[in-house]
Amino acid sequence: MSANRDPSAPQIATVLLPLPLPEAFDYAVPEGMELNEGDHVVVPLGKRLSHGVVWGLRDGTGGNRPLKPVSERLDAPPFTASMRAFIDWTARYLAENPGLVLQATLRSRGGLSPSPTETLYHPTGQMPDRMTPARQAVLDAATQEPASGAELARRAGVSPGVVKGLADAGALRAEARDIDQPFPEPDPYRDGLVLNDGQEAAATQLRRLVAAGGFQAALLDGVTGSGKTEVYLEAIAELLRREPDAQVLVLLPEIALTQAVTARFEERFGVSPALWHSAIGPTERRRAWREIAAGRARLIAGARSAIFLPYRNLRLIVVDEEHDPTYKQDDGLTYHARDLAVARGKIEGAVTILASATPSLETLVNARAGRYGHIRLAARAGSAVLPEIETIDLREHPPEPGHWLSPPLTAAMAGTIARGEQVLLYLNRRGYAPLVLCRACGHKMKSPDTDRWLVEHRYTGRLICHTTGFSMPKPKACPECGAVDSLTSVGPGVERVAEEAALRFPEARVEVFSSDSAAGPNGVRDLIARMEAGEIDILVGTQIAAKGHNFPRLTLVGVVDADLGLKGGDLRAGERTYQTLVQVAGRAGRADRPGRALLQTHEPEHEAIQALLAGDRDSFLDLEALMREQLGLPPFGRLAALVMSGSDERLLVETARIAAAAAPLSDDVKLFGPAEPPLAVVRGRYRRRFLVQAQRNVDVSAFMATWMARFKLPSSIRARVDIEPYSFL
Ligand SMILES: Nc1ncnc2c1ncn2[C@@H]1O[C@H](COP(=O)(O)OP(=O)(O)OP(=O)(O)O)[C@@H](O)[C@H]1O
Ligand SMILES: [Zn+2]
Repeated sequence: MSANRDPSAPQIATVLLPLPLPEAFDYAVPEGMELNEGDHVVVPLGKRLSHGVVWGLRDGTGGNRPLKPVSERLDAPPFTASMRAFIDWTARYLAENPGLVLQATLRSRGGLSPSPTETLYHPTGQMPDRMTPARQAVLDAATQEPASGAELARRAGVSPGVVKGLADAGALRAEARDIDQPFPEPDPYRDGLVLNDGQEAAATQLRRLVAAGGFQAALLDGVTGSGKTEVYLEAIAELLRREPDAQVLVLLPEIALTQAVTARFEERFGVSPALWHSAIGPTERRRAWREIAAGRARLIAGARSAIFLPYRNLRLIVVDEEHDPTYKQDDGLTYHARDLAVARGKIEGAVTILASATPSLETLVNARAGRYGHIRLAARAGSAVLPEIETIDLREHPPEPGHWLSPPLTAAMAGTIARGEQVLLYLNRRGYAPLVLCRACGHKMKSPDTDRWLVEHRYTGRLICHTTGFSMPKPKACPECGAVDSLTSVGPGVERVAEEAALRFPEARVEVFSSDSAAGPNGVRDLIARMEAGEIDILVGTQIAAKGHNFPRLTLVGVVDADLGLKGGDLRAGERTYQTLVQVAGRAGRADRPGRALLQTHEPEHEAIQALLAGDRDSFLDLEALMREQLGLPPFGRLAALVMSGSDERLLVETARIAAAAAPLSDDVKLFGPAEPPLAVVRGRYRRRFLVQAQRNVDVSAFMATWMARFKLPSSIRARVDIEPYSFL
């Protein structure tokens, strides 16, 4: 927009709406309204009003088709040019409507308005004519700390009328205060831990990147417990010292980890970061969104969706545990937060640090090719050493029938508990048993929606489908043959392993750590605090227990079924198993006492397990890379999936057939499908999948967009594009 345009000339605003529409709409800018690109506005849409963001401005009128005018300009911080560029880029990359991406950035409507206020009462110093004990109590409370009328009355133990009386008498003064207070400024000059030589070298490299400014991605590749957090905190401190307006985002894979990182931030910078994840309440969400949009919140820690927040001046992004599969969002807007973080870093000109002890092959290949810096930490911090890893061959040392812990593992557990140390038993299966079966007729209890086995949960007494959330009480009698008490639990989940551990060690305190047992972020925090305080002897946990935690007294990790991940069959199964085993073993011996990890397996000769025993990550990944390169799989080739679903199977099959015929194929692109996926039906909707495999230089996003534009989707059929899919179900 030129500075010297005639302010009375008619102007058109192109406004992007947070709706799944293919394009932005034009509106007339009413006379007297001054708009800029990025401004938040209210516009008419059909019979209602919608919020939108100005994507473009140009002189002109709608010609013979008069445009509806913009209704209102909102007084909210505008989206920056980089924010808008990031939304456009993401929409193009994901082959999605930009409005849907915009929607992902607007997860707090309250954040667009100024903070609501509350009235606080301050003492004026003037005494009321008549003093009573009740009035004195209120004045004392207000002198201690000004507060709302209700709060002062509560603290003084009197009725709210007393507060009002004091205000009327001039002894208290009412003052409005924003409910959403700004986040306090971090102090980057506090001392951190004394870094060891390896950490200091790594921190120096990162400080240099920050000092250079602009985009640069770096892999911070350090063994478990090497103190990667401490190193990236140094990079953050450097940035905060250099640039008084800079914002920093730290992405974490698990809400459970944000609590621990908050404590580390507090120690280092004297303040907690603004938090962003699915479990924060609407008030905190509104406060975080507004303060981030206004550029006042400088330290932000969040789960994957925090990549969509409207930062004003984002200068540094850290993706901690960058290999973690939870960064991939698999329904609704389908994205990988690590990939978007690198893209956003480029657009914003922000240094992007990817930290992990077990980097993804994608990231490692980028680092080896020199596209990312590669910074290594080879040793554990402090006096800790890496754990001894051994296998227990279940063919030689089988557990008793109906049990899951082998004699060598229970012997090691007994020794650990006797020394007053802690045990983590890892099994990536929630609930009590993965299958419930009728002994009389062999009937398997299955989810009515997906045909998958229902998982038994003993704590709640229910059978639950982990795919759809369907749940039912465990029946007394078999629904198939009617036999009573014939339903039997097959295989272990964490609840069952915990039951066995408790029976075997009746004096030990045993707890389960899974997304079911630890209800909400407070449940998780309490559980982590109890584990840190040594109030738990045996923790039986899923994935959630394997990541990032520091339990100083944990010295023995037992992996109940190290083979579980190897059978996954998807292209990342081996890599993921390796990562998980390294991470879970890495929880052992993180402080002064040495740790040990015992892996129960039927396949001790499997290359992922052999590499783990030898501590030879790189040759394992070299082999993995070679295999994928030969097959043209990521990161050496590109994949995209198209998942269609609908309740009318015949219409779905017909639509999929039409779609297949419409695909713009070339020599560089192969199309597989439509295929009936393992999850053939979900919630009454039938599903079909396509997989597109292309050479690395092919723009699969453009391919998918072109393809989608070439056929018409009946309104009852949904189609979801998944660029670089992780799930093939
Ligand atoms: N320089 C240091 N001196 C003493 N202790 C340190 C130092 N650096 C880190 N630590 C401690 O070592 C432990 C591990 O650090 P941190 O959690 O950052 O490791 P990490 O590399 O992120 O590990 P993982 O990848 O396994 O999660 C923490 O308890 C941390 O406080
Ligand atoms: Zn039966």
